[in-house]
Amino acid sequence: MTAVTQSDSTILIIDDNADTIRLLSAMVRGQARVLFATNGAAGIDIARLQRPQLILLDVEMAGMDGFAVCDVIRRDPALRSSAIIFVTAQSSPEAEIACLDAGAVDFIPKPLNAAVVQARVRTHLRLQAALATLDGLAHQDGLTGLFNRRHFDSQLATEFARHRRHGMPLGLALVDVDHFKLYNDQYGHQQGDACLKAVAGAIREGARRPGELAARYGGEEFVVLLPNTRREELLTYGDWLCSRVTMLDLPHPTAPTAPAVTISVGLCSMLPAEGDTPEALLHKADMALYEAKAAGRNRGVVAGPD
Ligand SMILES: Nc1nc2c(ncn2[C@@H]2O[C@H](COP(=O)(O)OP(=O)(O)OP(=O)(O)O)[C@@H](O)[C@H]2O)c(=O)[nH]1
Repeated sequence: MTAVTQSDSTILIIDDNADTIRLLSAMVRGQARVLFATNGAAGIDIARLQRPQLILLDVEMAGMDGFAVCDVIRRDPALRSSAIIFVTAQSSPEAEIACLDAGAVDFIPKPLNAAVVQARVRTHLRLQAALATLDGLAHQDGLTGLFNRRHFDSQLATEFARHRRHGMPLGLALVDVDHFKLYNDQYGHQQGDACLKAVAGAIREGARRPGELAARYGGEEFVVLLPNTRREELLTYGDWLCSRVTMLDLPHPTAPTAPAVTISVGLCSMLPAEGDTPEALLHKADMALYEAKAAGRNRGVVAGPD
């Protein structure tokens, strides 16, 4: 494997012929960072590590051929966003159709023509960039820029299973803006939206540890997923999050709690065991949030140990 040039995109060439690799690299090196592998298995390993936008895949290779490599890559969810272009000397319509049916996005015929290769690569890099943007938007909340509920739900399921496998405690914080109806009544919906954006910013910047994920759970409710976090660590986290929002100093004169916008936080940590569900973790955090509201708001409450 070698890096030929640096750019935002990465192209992986998988080919067992060194001359073809040299030729293809020279043709596309101005368009992206170029990596290469000289057999299918090594190519798959590099793809998993480097997540290239494009893979230029030789069909006829000794050992694992291009179709077998394509099959492994297409089945790997982690490589969903890597597009495959087959490179082959077989240019019959049947061969072309077989490449596309195997899951490739395109087909480059040999002998290689530099202008054709570059045009195809340019087009697919552009498409890949557009897809990546769309993919990002599909996971984002439009108002606050935090992750949306759908993304959170899927990450929660993944993390719950991972924490169960590794015997680690998974923490969760449910955040609700206090007396937000009164805020909207006082300032109008538009300023209410601006307030939610500011609160979301404070929550996002507070999610500093690797793997922490902040999302908008709905309306004026947010959620933070806290990997490998014990109950004791949550005791200060909730109040710390509250203080981050208080420090925004957003006036809220009609709120009975305080003259500024505040939040309440319900927290829970669970060591997931067989039979436990993500819903149970959410439910416990929700109950703790209810307690925080009932106890006067602007505070964090951690669900008790079982
Ligand atoms: N501006 C704005 N308001 C929203 C949005 N989503 C929900 N809301 C408002 O948030 C308010 C939530 O009110 P409630 O659930 O009664 O709770 P609250 O007034 O915050 O009171 P407590 O939660 O008990 O402290 C409602 O008035 C909703 O209309 C949004 O996207 N933008």
